[in-house]
Amino acid sequence: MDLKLKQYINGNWVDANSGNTRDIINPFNQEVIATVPEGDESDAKAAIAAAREAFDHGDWAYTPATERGAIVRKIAELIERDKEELAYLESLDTGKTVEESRGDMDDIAGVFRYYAELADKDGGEIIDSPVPNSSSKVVHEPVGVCGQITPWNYPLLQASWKLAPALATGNTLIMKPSEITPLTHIKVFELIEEAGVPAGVANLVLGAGGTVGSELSTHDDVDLISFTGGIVTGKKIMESASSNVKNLALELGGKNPNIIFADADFDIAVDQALNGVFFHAGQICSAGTRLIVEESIHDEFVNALVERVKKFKLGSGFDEDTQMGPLISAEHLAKVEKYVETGIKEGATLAVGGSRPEDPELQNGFFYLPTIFTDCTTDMDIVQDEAFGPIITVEKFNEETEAVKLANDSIYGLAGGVWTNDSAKAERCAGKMRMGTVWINEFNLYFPHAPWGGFKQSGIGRELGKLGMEEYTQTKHIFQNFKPEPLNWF
Ligand SMILES: NC(=O)c1ccc[n+]([C@@H]2O[C@H](COP(=O)([O-])OP(=O)(O)OC[C@H]3O[C@@H](n4cnc5c(N)ncnc54)[C@H](O)[C@@H]3O)[C@@H](O)[C@H]2O)c1
Ligand SMILES: C[N+](C)(C)CC=O
Repeated sequence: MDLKLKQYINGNWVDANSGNTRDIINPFNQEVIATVPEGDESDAKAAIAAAREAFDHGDWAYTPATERGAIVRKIAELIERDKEELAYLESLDTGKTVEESRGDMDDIAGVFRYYAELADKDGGEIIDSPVPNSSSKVVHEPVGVCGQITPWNYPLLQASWKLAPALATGNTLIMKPSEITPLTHIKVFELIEEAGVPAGVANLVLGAGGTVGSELSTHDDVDLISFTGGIVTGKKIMESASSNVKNLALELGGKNPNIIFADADFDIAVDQALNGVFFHAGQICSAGTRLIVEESIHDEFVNALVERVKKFKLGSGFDEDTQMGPLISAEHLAKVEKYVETGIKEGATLAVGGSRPEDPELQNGFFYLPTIFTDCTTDMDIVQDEAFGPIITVEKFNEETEAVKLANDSIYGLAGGVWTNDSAKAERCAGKMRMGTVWINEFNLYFPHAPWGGFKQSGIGRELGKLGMEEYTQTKHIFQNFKPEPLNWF
């Protein structure tokens, strides 16, 4: 592997201060694929100091936005140049199919291109002044030093949603990837260096959440924390970010409903319902794991799903015919197994799956069979909790209002879907569904210019789109009086 396998702090590739390391495991066969530095609070502090110095005394925040945009565009070009290597590393690290990783790399380059184009489009705004002989303008400035924390399921994709807008707007940053999937982050920091981002502006610290992540979210020299991950961690970060009232963006979990009306195109809805969950073995924040199916087609729909699921090909992400790879880790596999046990105890009916596969070739990997539960109701934990695995729960409905009520019965509000050929009905449902994204006759589509984020406990703030850029700026009003006069009050 031609990777530096180091942290990147203040323009230098460095080991952990402690000298500690962590083995990175291939989830397909548990082999060690790399050994990387295991940073801790002291490495985080060094990176924060570098980012603070680069923001307060460096040129980056004052570099013309067109120049910053050109550097961000260059990163996109380098990602396109090294797409195959990046896709290989992402699949090795996460177990997802290399075909999917290639798609991720295209999306990631697209995100850097999008923010490169937006970089110099905001020249501020002149607003009307109530005072004669004066000017009043509103400008947007970088927030400062940004801590960025990413999860393991879409490592580089989630990082790109943070890195590109932060750099385009003139911030400095410290990125902390999930400790179990750092490889594509390391590679992209090599590209960030090659693209000409000045030392200290973008820093990469590797290590655990409780050490590096916690330092980023509590340290007073960090002005903004942008976190993507689970709800429990998100709540902790929100608490620690209060120490110096950091700007906060949280992209948290989801338990996403997918409503299937009887008048939907049956075969397409079946196909996309499967894709909406089993892609990347269900380890997707927006997976449509709560299927809510109109009673008149329920049995036929479930049968069609089950027949398709039985034919899924599980295997190595590098085999061309593999449709679904392993889960990320032994710990996560155990969580998914426990969740299925809960479903059975709660009285849901196991329609298919519900165990690890028997295939001898899959025994060294963290595989779990695609699983469907029927007879599910909203009072069950398996309908309310995020499994983050290859599991669908199916609920039934008869009336449109009932479907929406079921869909909204959740602490989450990330995304949801509606399948129907009645566009008025679809719009009515979409208008009432309390989620950051609603897809009609589509599922799991995201692109750079559409904002992404959650209602309710799925998060705060937005990534992607213009709003994803605004997260990294603060607004300043500058008023100038060209003819000041005494007030003669005192
Ligand atoms: N909303 C979205 O766009 C989105 C996208 C991808 C994943 N997710 C969510 O991410 C979760 C899965 O990812 P995960 O298991 O890596 O989540 P996680 O919360 O366990 O970890 C996410 C990141 O936070 C770090 N972390 C852990 N404890 C921390 C602490 N105390 N302080 C600071 N950082 C800490 C981890 O090291 C990791 O880098 C799922 O809930 C999924 O829905 C959401
Ligand atoms: C946001 N998304 C769908 C790319 C990944 C969620 O886990």
